[in-house]
Amino acid sequence: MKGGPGALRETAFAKINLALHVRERLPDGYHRIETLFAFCKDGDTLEAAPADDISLTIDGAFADGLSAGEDNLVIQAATQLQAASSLASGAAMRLTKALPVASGIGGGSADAAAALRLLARLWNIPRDSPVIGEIASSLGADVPACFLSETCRGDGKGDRLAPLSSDNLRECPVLLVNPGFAVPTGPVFAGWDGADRGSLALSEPLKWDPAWRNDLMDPAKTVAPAIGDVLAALEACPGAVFTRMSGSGATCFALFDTVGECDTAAETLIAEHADWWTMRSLLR
Ligand SMILES: C[C@](O)(CO)[C@H](O)COP(=O)(O)OP(=O)(O)OC[C@H]1O[C@@H](n2ccc(N)nc2=O)[C@H](O)[C@@H]1O
Ligand SMILES: Nc1ncnc2c1ncn2[C@@H]1O[C@H](COP(=O)(O)OP(=O)(O)OP(=O)(O)O)[C@@H](O)[C@H]1O
Repeated sequence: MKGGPGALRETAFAKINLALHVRERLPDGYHRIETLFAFCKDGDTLEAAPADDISLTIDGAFADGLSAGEDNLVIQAATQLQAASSLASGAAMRLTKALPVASGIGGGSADAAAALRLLARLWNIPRDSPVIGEIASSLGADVPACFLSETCRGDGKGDRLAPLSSDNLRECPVLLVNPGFAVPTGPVFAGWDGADRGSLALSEPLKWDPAWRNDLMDPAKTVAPAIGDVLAALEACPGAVFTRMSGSGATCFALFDTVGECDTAAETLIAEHADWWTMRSLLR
């Protein structure tokens, strides 16, 4: 598919967890969490044009090894929405994969959410249709938040959302760094030690708070010790005001006061670690 006339486009915004407090292991194996989601202005790109059938092509830096078949969350989102809406029409989609896969910044979840937003436009389905909400929840705990792609608090499995005013965070320069390998989410949650370290207190207007934790950091470091190196490198960057791991890792991020400091940090880390992936962005 070429992004020509008739093609609609959505960004699958990279997700970061400014806080991720794990409270309890649930009987179904999932965990009750309290998290603060924020979104970057950049991410993957998804385009769609009218077609008889549903199809997907993938390009971009992280296209390799990612199936464009039924196990792709974009295809799952599209086929579920098509079936639930009893539609005869399909969509020819193209995903430009800029975010590393299984990296804690929601890549697949953001793609699924972008597909739902995009196909709602293409197929004239109201964005607030309950069907879309149900499909989003069924595709993954992060998908409802990614569908919203606004700063919000997530409770339950991370899918009970409460939007928050985020004037202090909007346009905040952010640097994302991944040490270069995938970390699957399930084993990291499974490695949580079961200790409830306390709830997530948020007061508006939001401002980053040293009390915000990521309780998955220690189990993620067990799977991928290089996370500790990434965090240390980010913390050492002049102007980094808040540094954490995102989601289940391995991507870590730092917020900066100025774009200049963020740019300098990125250049320094790229020069020192050729194998690390970095992305500079602004919070939405
Ligand atoms: C770590 C986060 O990214 C933080 O935003 C999310 O909690 C994970 O969201 P996600 O990748 O969309 O998660 P899912 O695809 O639903 O689940 C992947 C696996 O993570 C574990 N999982 C996920 C969410 C949650 N609240 N508790 C869990 O234990 C489960 O083992 C599950 O099988
Ligand atoms: N479009 C997609 N992009 C990335 N991964 C996908 C996609 N579709 C399916 N997947 C599968 O989903 C899994 C998780 O990928 P994803 O990039 O969402 O993880 P993540 O960044 O750790 O997400 P989260 O922060 O939600 O835990 C991968 O194993 C991948 O094979």
